[in-house]
Parts: sequence; structure tokens; C-alpha cells
Amino acid sequence: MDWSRGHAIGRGSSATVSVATSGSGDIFAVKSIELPQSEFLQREQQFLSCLCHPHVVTYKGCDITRENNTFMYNLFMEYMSGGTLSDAVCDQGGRLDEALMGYYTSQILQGLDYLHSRGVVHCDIKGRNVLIGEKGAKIADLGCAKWINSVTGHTMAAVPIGGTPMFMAPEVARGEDQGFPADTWALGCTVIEMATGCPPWPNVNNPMSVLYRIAFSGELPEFPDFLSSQAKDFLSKCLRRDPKERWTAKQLLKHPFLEAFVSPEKQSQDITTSSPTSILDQGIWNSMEGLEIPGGFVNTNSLNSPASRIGKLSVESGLPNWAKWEETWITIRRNEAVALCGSVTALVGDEVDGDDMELESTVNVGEAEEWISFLGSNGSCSNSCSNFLMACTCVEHSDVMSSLNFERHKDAQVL
Ligand SMILES: Nc1ncnc2c1ncn2[C@@H]1O[C@H](COP(=O)(O)OP(=O)(O)OP(=O)(O)O)[C@@H](O)[C@H]1O
Repeated sequence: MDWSRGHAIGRGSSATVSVATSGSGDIFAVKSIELPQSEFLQREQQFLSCLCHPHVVTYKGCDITRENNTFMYNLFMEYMSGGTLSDAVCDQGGRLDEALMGYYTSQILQGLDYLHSRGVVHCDIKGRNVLIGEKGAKIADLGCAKWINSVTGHTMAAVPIGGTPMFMAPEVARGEDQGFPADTWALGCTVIEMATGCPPWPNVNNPMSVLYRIAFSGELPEFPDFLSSQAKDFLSKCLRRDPKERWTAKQLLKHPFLEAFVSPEKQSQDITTSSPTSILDQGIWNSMEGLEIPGGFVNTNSLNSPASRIGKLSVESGLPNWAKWEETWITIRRNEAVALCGSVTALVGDEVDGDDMELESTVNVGEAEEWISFLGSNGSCSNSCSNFLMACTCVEHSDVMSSLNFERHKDAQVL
């Protein structure tokens, strides 16, 4: 396909996303990375290319280009003009109206139900991986996704655990399993993000403590007080520590919190709405005006009210922006995990030879000390993968990427 790259619209931990135009004038999004580092993007391509659903971002092809003497791997997708769900929350003053939360939640769930019915676990559901477009929310970024064997219920290959620590389910944080229920947990966390503009564990600023808390504390994220009882009940069905007790996407679609948004007639009401070009377009709100929801009706005036604008300004003017903070976290990828696992084992083992000391000195010293004291108080890293997960997620992305030589450690074994 003949196409040209436009300006960058987003950057993730692995790739850059730009607007692009085809020879025939169609606009789409292209996610690109240098070919030698494109393993994860190619993985995403393998998933996206066999999926097709109104609430999963649409695949449009892929190619390899040569730009400035560099080979680039490019993945084409539909362009989602409204940005991410996290951006939408921020734009609305750091908190979405409950009706809008229900609207987006039902759409994410429809996408999730489809993925699960095709044997795919997304593994990284969060506001930043949900994109907003003309017809509402679509699930994006399948870079961490996995196939589940429908007979055994386990992943098809021994794929290491991935995702974003704040949104990880307890069994994932412990390194035990990452199946469909892990997506349900992450969805519950995303609902909290929509309701509060904050991460599900807002008062913990040490990533290692967050993972420890998720894995072993027995606690649940706090449900926002101001939510309706139906919204809280919905959260209680997503956020159950035992994955077997969590509701499936199909069950959740029937929950009263979402009733107004997923019944066939309301769905067709959604589909026949005019097509706003972004989350800020009045059309999307107008289409929901007066829509009956549990506990009342959608009042879209509140979305553009002075209170909402002041809220937005207050966020812009310096209240904590957790999304920015979150950018410093690692999304655990296979190679990084293998490399870091080796590193952490070396750090906590008693056989710290010269080589390992050299490695230790490349890690942020304060955090390395935290690893050691944490791992020291929780047994040897070699007992399970979970401790390594905690350790590697406590390192800031920039520190790790710039200082650790992954090549050197790629032969380290996942324990
Ligand atoms: N189809 C799209 N349309 C519009 N913007 C997009 C699209 N895909 C991605 N973006 C933007 O690019 C950003 C990065 O995309 P994405 O999350 O897929 O990259 P990534 O490298 O996989 O990120 P991560 O750090 O989550 O692994 C998104 O947060 C979003 O702002």
C-alpha cells in the first residue's frame, strides 16, 4: 500500500504511533518500531489480524519500510480520534459521570467478551489501552495478549506474565496464572480509574509495595464512596481476589449497572447516534442525553458544566497526574523479564561474584537495596516467579532501559 507518515500521536514503551494517509486519502494510525525490536509489534499483528469486533481496534495491515537507512516494522490500524480513555477522564476533570462510565464499561466488556470467546486474554486492560472514537470505546494494544487453550484453560505456550503492575490481579502478581479472570480484575481497576482519575491503589507510591500488596495483602482496591450501589456491586464482581469467584465478561454484561447500555434496543440507540469525531464532540453526549441508567438519567450538561471545566483546569494545573507517573513503570516484556530475573537472582543469591556486582552497580542503587531487603524478607527468588516480578517492576523504565545490557543477560533462566 502506498502511504505517508504524518505527525506522532502517541508513544508507548515499545513503539511510536503516528497518523498516516494512504494514496487514496484514507487516514489511519501506524504503530512503528525498528525491525530488529519489532517482536512485540509482530505479536500484536498476529492477534489483531485475526480479530474483528466493533469494540476492538480495527487492523488495517502491516509492512516494512526503509526510512533514513533504518528498516521499520509498521502496523496499520484505524485512527481513533478521541485519544485514550485515560485522556478522556483527564479531559472531564479527572472523573467521569457514572452514566458515561457505564457506557464505556459496557463497550470494553463487549470487546473483552469477544476476545475471550476467541481464546484471547488481553493481559493489559487499563485506561491507556482503551481508545475512544466515533462509536465510543475500543480495546487496543494487544502487545501483551495470550492465547488460551480452550481445553486446558491455560496459555498455549509458556508465555511469561505481562501487563501493568497497578492493574494486575493477585494471582498475576504472584506469578501463578494470567487467564481470562485477570482481564476482569483489570477492568474493575479501569472502572475505578474512570471514577476517580486515579490508579486503583492511589496511596502507594512505591511500585514494589503495590505489587506486594496486590499479591499477598488480602486487600481489595478501595471502591469510591460516591458510586451508586449498583456500580459498587459491579466492582465487587470484578475485584474478587479468588479468580474463580470473579464474574466472566459475559456475566458482567448482564449486570444491572450496565443494563441501560447493553440491552438490544439501547445498543441500537448507540449505533444510530450521529458520529462525533472525538470524545469532546457534543454529539456523543447528545446521543446519551436522557438515556435511562440505574438510579437516574444521563445528564450530559454536567460534562461541559463550569464545575467540570474547573475540575479539568485543576487537574491541568498541578494535581497529581498519575498517568504521567505510570509512564515510568515497566510493562513487563518477555526479554526484559528474562534479563531482570537473572539480575535479581544474582542480587539476592549468596554467590555475588564480580560479574553480578557490576550488574548491581548499573541499577538505581536505592531501588536495588529495596529489592534486596524485600527479597531477603520473602525468601529466595528461586522459589517462584512472583518475587522477580516485584523486583523488576520496581525499577523505573528509563533507568532499566538505559542502563541494563539485556543482551548480556538474555541467557538467564526464568526460575
Ligand atoms: N489507533 C490509534 N489511534 C489513535 N491513537 C493511537 C492509536 N493507537 C495508539 N494510539 C496512541 O499511541 C499511544 C501508544 O500506543 P500503544 O499503547 O498501542 O503503544 P505501546 O508501545 O504498545 O504502549 P505500551 O507502553 O502500553 O506498551 C496510545 O496511548 C495512544 O495515545
